[in-house]
Amino acid sequence: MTPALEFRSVCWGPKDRPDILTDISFSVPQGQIMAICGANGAGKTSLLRLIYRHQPPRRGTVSVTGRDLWLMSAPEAARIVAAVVQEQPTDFVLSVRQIVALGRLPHRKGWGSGLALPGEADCAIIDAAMARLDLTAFADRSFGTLSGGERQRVMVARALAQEPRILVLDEPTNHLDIRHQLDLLRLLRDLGLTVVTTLHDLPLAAEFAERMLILHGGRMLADGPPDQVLHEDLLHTAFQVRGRIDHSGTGPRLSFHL
Ligand SMILES: Nc1ncnc2c1ncn2[C@@H]1O[C@H](COP(=O)(O)OP(=O)(O)OP(=O)(O)O)[C@@H](O)[C@H]1O
Repeated sequence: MTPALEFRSVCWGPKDRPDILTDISFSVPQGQIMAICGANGAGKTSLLRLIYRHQPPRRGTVSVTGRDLWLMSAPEAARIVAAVVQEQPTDFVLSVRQIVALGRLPHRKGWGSGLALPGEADCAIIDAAMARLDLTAFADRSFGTLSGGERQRVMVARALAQEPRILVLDEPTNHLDIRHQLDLLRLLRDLGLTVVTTLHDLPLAAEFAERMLILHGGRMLADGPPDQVLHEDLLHTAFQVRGRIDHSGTGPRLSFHL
C-alpha cells in the first residue's frame, strides 16, 4: 500500500547555511502514529515543517499519499496535511468558531474566500470539531481571552475541521493539564489518521506512539517501536542523561538521572 508519508534522502538547511537535517529517510503507513523525539535543537520542528509544506527540502523528496508535496498546489497539500504548530494565530479578536472555520478554507472554492460565512455542511464539520475538543461552550469567545490550554485545543479543532489524511503536531501537549493531555492523545489515537507528532515527554511518547523516530544533531539515530528504540545507550547519546528502562510491564517504564 502507498505510504501516507515518505521522506527520501531529505536534507534541509536555512538559506546560505549548512544543513540542519541530513539524510532523513522513512515512510509512514496510513493510520500509523509516529512520535519524533530528540534533544533541544535536534531538528524536530524543522522536520515537521517539511511535512506541512512550510519549507521545501534542500535535497531529496517529501511525498504524501505517493505524490511529491511540492508538485501539488498549496490548497491540495492542505487538504491532505493539517498542522498544529507552536506559533498561534495573532488574530486574537476572532472567535473560537471563526478560528476553527479557517480549517475549512482549503476545501472552499476560491481559496481567497477568507471569512465568508461557511455553508451548512462546513458548519456541521466545524461544530463537530469543536465538540470533539470540548469547546462548544467557548464557540463565541474571542481567541485572545482563552487560556493557553484552551487555545491549544482550538488549534487542534481547526486542524480536525481541515479533515486531513495526515495530522502533524508540534508538542501538542504543551499547556495542557494531565487530563487534557490524556484526552488529546486518546483522541489522536481514535481518529484513525496518520499522526506525526513531536513529544518531549518520552514516557508519554512511548505509551502513545506505535513508532518513535529519534533525531540527534539533525540525523536519524533510531526509528522503530518504542520498546525496541528506547535503551540506555540511546538515551545517553540522544539526551546526555542516564536512563533506566524497565521492560517488565506492558510498555517500557523510564526513569532518568544526570
Ligand atoms: N530558519 C532557521 N535559521 C537558522 N537556524 C535555524 C532555522 N531553523 C532552525 N534553525 C536551527 O536548527 C536547529 C534545529 O532547530 P529545531 O527547531 O528544528 O529543533 P527542535 O529539535 O525542534 O528543538 P526544540 O526541542 O528546542 O524545540 C536549531 O539549532 C535551530 O536554531
